[in-house]
Amino acid sequence: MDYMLQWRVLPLLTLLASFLLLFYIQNSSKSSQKECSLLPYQHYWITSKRIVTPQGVISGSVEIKEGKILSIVKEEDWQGKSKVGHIVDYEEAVVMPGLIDVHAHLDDPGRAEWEGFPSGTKAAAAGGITTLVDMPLNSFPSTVSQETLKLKIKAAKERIYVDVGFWGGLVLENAFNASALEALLNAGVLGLKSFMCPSGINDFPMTNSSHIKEGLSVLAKYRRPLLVHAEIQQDSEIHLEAKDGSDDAHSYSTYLKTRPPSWEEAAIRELVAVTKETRSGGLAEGSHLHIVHLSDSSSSLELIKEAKNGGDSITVETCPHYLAFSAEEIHDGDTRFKCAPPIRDAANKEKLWEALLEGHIDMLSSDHSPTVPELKLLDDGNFLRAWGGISSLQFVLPVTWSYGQKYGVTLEQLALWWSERPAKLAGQELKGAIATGNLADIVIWEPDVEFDLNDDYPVYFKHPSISAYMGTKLSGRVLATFVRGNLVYKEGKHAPAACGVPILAR
Ligand SMILES: NC(=O)N[C@H]1NC(=O)NC1=O
Ligand SMILES: [Zn+2]
Ligand SMILES: [Zn+2]
Repeated sequence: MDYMLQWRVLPLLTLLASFLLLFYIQNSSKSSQKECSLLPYQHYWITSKRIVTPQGVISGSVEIKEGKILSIVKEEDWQGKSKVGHIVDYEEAVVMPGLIDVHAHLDDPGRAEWEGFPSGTKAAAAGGITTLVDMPLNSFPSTVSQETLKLKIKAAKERIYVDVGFWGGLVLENAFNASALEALLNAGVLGLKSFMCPSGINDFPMTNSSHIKEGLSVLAKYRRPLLVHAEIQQDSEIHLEAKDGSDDAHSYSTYLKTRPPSWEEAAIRELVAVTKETRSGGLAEGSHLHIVHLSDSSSSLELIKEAKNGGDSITVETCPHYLAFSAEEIHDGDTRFKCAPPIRDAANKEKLWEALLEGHIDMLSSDHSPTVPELKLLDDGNFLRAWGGISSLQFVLPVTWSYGQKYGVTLEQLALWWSERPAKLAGQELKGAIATGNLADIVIWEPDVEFDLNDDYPVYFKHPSISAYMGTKLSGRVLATFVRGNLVYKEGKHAPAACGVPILAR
């Protein structure tokens, strides 16, 4: 009898146990999804009077389901339709594609005390950046091989609040080694980056145009870009004199003289000789060259324009600090403003804006390049010895908007410079625009809300004191940021879990 009972009860117990296990698994995955987002819905609508789409600014709703944009409905077509799912109404706030920052140094692994993935990507989320591409240098080791990319991916695991892609380094040790470069590209870097002058980082040596030529020929096969820091050291008298200590190292004009526009011009002259091969029928057809952080808006820009007119596959970015500040305003000893190439005079800045508005400069990037305050030498104020790099990651949207007011910058232009064109550079076809089928990477912000960047302002990147923007007043407050449909940031609060995804090229 007992034996018979066992035979009946045991299968029942097993069945019950499997049900319980299934229930547990489902619920635990649900709760981890909850940790990724401050909005507990998989299917919902974002409504606003100002949605920035590639077809213009519309009033209407964006339908989001399981991380993607399912449909976009204009207000006039919206009436009478039955909507399945939750509705979040942002009223007059702007709904724009999330920003894509193709140039940020998060310094992780190895120099996480300078920034690190968690603080850097929290700052990005709070600033409306939904994807960033991490530079291969300032972390240790530099990302110059398949193995070092693996270390990056490991460091990013469950520590990123927005999506992060990686550039690989084109350096002396791999430039003439096609199989090493291919291994790095096969491992998933979105493209390569090189320096034509000393990078300031020992394990990231500079390259010349023959290395760049080699790199481009490998990249052509992968259809991925090469990004170049375009400055070549010219041993001008001014430069030597300043290094000598005969000028005052605490005055900004001394630093400015050490890196004249001719450095950028010399580098770009060599680059445009190489990019001729990117034209159709050329040896490097299929590859693309992107000049990072252009500061010189004179001869350097003319060379780029000519190359573009000739059909070269070439683009250029500048950064908010070159558009916001001018050399005349930088106080002696204020090394927060030190970067390379340097911030030049007001006339140069005006021409940069003009070039951006006319479409000769393709996009913007932060070049967020922090360090620890000690190396910024804030107390000493020696421009020649301080770390060169601007800290800006969380502020790029309000900075571009605030300083762009004078030039009549539009919401569509912001989306073009910060989302659409950067997405193209980084090969991200499902990002960069509010369009059906794309990933739901979205920023909601209020252009007219002003705020002071004072000591009480919540800054998420690690060292706010070294940022040149602290102490300024900006307009354009980020309300909410969605990454792949997850509400990762809302009014001063981040989602509990870091659910950004490492983006690897395939
Ligand atoms: N190593 C590094 O981040 N350098 C950056 N800093 C800067 O101001 N310009 C750069 O290229
Ligand atoms: Zn650089
Ligand atoms: Zn940089």
